[in-house]
Amino acid sequence: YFYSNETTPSWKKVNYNSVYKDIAGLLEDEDYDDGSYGPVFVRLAWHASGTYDKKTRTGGSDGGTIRHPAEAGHGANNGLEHARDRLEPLKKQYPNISYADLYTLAGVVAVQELGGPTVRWRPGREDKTEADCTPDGRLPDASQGADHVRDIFYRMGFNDQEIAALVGAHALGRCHTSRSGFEGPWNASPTSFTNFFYTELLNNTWVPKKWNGPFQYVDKQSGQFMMLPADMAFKKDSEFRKYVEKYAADQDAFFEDFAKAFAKLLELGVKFPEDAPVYEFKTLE
Ligand code: HEM
Ligand SMILES: Nc1ncc(C2CC2)[nH]1
Repeated sequence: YFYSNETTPSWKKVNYNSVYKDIAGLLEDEDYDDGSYGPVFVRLAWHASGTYDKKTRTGGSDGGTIRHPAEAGHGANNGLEHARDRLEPLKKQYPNISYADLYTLAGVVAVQELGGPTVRWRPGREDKTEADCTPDGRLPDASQGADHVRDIFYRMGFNDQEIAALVGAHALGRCHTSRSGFEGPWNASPTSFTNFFYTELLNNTWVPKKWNGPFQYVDKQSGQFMMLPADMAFKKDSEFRKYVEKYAADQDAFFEDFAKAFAKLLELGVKFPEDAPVYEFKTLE
């Protein structure tokens, strides 16, 4: 008899449909923020992936390095322990899943279960040690404008259209003074994935918030919505504004473009196994 000395790789031992269902079960919690872990799961998946540098081919979601203090401790990642801690029991339940796959999958589940588009996702990322953590400074600084946003996202390999589609995720969740220093309930519907970031950005009159915190905007009419300086860049910069107007007018176009760009973000720099399947999970909601 011939024995293959190939053992089955860990990622092949996981039932991802079951993991999807269990992550979906973690979303709702009336005691957390606006009642859902969805927004902070999306932010975890994005920050785990947005460290990628296409020139040096370092960073990205592979390795799950955002779980290591060296990276978790970066200012931009303040508060993401809430997402990682909520997901930790699933790592115990599914020991063969990598943190890198778990964190990115959680972002996909959140987008879909909060009413967003279907986001394609592949397993096969492998966890790496603290040695592979990326240096600070790879994620965007909310107090800066369009030039900085382009520097950060061009480095990852995105164009203006993709950048404008990705920022639409700011329809979800809120800013926390204890995390980024910015303040801002997002009253429209922080736990629904919509194109409201674009419609609010264009339709509201934004004025500087009068407070002692970092410079940010508040909508003049209700005083309930907020925009970061970096958000405002998408209205001020004519190239970005083109897409803001398109997505404000056409939610389907936003969903289609977001799904593509988010899938690309979560796969930056990852060398997947040849036989890794592409999942299009059925949304449970
Ligand atoms: C354009 C550059 C971006 C900047 C400067 C930026 C900055 C920020 C800041 C300062 C916060 C508040 C964090 C807190 O205090 O909890 C935030 C929240 C958030 N960001 Fe971004 N972000 C950017 C792009 C993105 C992208 C590309 C995504 C996903 C595709 C994203 C998803 C989110 C989500 C879902 C939240 C809410 C998190 C929560 O409710 O806990 N952001 N962002
Ligand atoms: N407009 C806006 N910029 C950032 C946010 C945080 C996600 C909630 N909201």
